[in-house]
Order: sequence, then C-alpha cells, then structure tokens
Amino acid sequence: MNRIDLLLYNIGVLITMQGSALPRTKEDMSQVGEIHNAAIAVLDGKIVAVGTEEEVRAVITGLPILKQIDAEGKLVTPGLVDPHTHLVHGGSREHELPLKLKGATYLEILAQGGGILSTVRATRLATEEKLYAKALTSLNTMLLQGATTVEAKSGYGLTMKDELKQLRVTQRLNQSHPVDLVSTFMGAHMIPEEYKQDPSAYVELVIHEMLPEVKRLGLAEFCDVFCEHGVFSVEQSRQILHAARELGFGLKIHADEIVPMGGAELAGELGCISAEHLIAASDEGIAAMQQAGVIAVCLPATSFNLRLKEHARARSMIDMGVPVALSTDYNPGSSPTESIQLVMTLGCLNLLLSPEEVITAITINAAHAIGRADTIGSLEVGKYADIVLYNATNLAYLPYHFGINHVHTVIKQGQVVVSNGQLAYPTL
Ligand SMILES: N=CN[C@@H](CCC(=O)O)C(=O)O
Ligand SMILES: [Zn+2]
Repeated sequence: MNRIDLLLYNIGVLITMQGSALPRTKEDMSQVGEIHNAAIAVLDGKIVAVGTEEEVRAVITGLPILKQIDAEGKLVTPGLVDPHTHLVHGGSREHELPLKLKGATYLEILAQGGGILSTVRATRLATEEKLYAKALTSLNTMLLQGATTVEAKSGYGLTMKDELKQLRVTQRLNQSHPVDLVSTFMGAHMIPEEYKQDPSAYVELVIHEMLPEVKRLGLAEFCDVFCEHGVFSVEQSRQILHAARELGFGLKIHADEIVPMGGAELAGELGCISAEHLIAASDEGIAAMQQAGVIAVCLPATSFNLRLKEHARARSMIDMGVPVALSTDYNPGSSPTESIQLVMTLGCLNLLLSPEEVITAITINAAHAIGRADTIGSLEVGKYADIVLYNATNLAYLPYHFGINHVHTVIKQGQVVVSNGQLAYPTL
C-alpha cells in the first residue's frame, strides 16, 4: 500500500455489518457492528482500513491521501442492496388504483387480462431505447435513496425476443451506471395471453428455448418463477427451476404471495438461494426454508400497496432461524416505488423488525440473497467501498422519520456518485 485514494473521517456512527460470512439469523440480525468516531480508508475502490478514526489513522500513517471527506458526525452504513426488483418495463398502471379502491384484488385484475399482462403489452410495444431510458430514471432514484447494488428481473416480455430485449437493457445499464445490477431471468412471470389455452406449451418454451438461450448469451445469473394461483403451479415451478438448475442458474421463487400454494416448501426442497413475498407461507414452508438455509426476501411495500390484511411473518421467520432480507419489489403493479427507505419504515412498522434487523436485511442479508456477500453488504477490509452517508446521527432515525430521503452522499467503489443529495456521477 503506497497511497490512500479516499479517507472518510469524522463518522459519528458507523454501521459496519462486519463478520457476516453466512446470512444472519436470529439475534445476529441485531448485531450491526456499530463504531463511534470512525473512519474508512479506500484504495482502488476497496476498503483497506475501517475502525475508529484513531485506529484507521494509525494504519495509514505516512501514506499520501488523495481525497478526504469529512462526514461531519453523520450516520454511515454500507451501500444498500435491493435484492428484488422488476426494474425494466414499459408503461405504468395508475389506472388500477380506482379499481383497487373499489375492492378489486390483484389476482382479479390479473385474471381479467390487466395487471402483469397490461405491462407485458406495454413492454412488448416499447423499443429497447425507451425501456432503457425509463429504467435509467428509476435506477437514478434508487441510487439517490442509497442503493448501490440492485437485482433486476425480466418477465414482462414473455416471448424470446422481448425477454432478451429486457435482459439486454439490464446488461447495458449494468455497464454504464454506477449501480451494479444482478440479472434474473423470469420468463415464468405469467402465462402470456397467446398461451392461455395451452399453458404447458409455454412452460416447454421457457424450459427448452428461453432458458438455454439466456444462458448461452450470459444475460442472467438467476432464474425466478411466479408460483401462484392462476399463474404457475408448484409442479410447473418445480420443472422450470429444475431445468434452470441443470443449466447452472441460481434459483429464486415468488412463493406464497397471496394464496398458500406450497411455494416456500418448494424453495426448501430445491434449496433456492431465496424465496420472495411469503405473505401466505405456511409454518411447514418456513421450517423447510430454515432447514435448507433459504433466505426470505420480504417485500413490505407490496403488502402495503396491495392493501393486504396480512404481511409476511418476518418476525417469526427471524425467530425460527430463517435469514430475512427486505426489498422494494419495485414494479409497476404491486409495488410502484423505488424507495428502499420506505421499505425500512414498513419493515419496522408492519413487519415488526427493529432498525438493526432492517439494516441487516437490506445490506448483508440482501447481498447474500443475490450471491454477492463476498464483495458487498458490509464495510470490511477487502470489500468494495460502497458507502452511504445520511443526514442523520443514529440508525433508528431513518425508519422513524419517514417519507423523505435521508441520503446525503453515496460512494460507489470509492467514487462519490451522490453528493449533497444530488447525482454526482459522470454520465457515459
Ligand atoms: N407478483 C409477481 N410479480 C411482481 C408484480 C408484477 C406486477 O404486478 O407487474 C411482484 O413481485 O409483486
Ligand atoms: Zn417480484
């Protein structure tokens, strides 16, 4: 080490999340590795020293420091990780709001050809450039909220051509935007209208054509299926995920969102990296996930927005030893918000998690849910310097004071990309 690229000092409260080789469960979800009067030193985009300011200055003593940032006593956390989004899509669905207010449910709107199917129509009609521009705007909003790594699913194309179009947008954004994207193929998001009479033919298409082509082109790392009443059955989900596993995809599943189908049980059986939603998951399903080490990705903005009477039982999941992550589920229907900070508030108020459990769920556990915990999710020597500074002096203030953006500065791999609450990255 012959220099320091960046020294962040005078940190009031530093949440490090140190020591998280495995996803955190039970009491460990409350251990956030808090350090007061802290500092972080960065070289080549990675952390080379972290601790109290005294400790860090001792490690780097004598080295030239190229840039210094005074954190002015602020709260600092690892870059936030949003492990479940439907980032790339055409159109929006505000026309569903009055229907919802009159009592129409999510599955009723979908069964009438609306919901996901209306976004499929809009996405098929949109050019790749149009999808790119729309997703870019959302990704900037996510970054301004403190997200430095985001998972993005396809699933609004439902033809080979249109699924690849969505996935290429994700790939291009990943190359050009400071936020890192992790791509998931979700051709099994819905049975498209043209296959309504023959759903198994669509399952065959996903298995024998789409999955191999997505793999060949290297456009996705994970495969996800919407296992739900009127969408994909447990058996169809099993077939698709088996095929995906054979091809080397990591496995995810939208499980037991509305109807208790046995999706959580299937996640346990297949050893998925994560199962998502889980609002209606059974005790047996949760136990199966615990046994297999499946991460529960709970989506409290979705149950809030769908006006569901129940929320995912994240509190019991944690107590039963299931690692819990949280996410926006950003999509145009069930969760039209990019705000990971809103999710923090809902995680506390509706899922009954503590602020410590919430930050664990959107940093290290979220990183584990997308297979990135070796490089992000905590502030430790050797990991990327993905760091967020807030206009706050303690962790609980973030979920407590809700509906506003607390982020002051975002650092992505050692570069300042948000400054004083404004985007500050050079555009390509
Ligand atoms: N539930 C399935 N998929 C998305 C919603 C998609 C949509 O409504 O457009 C979700 O995770 O909530
Ligand atoms: Zn989703």
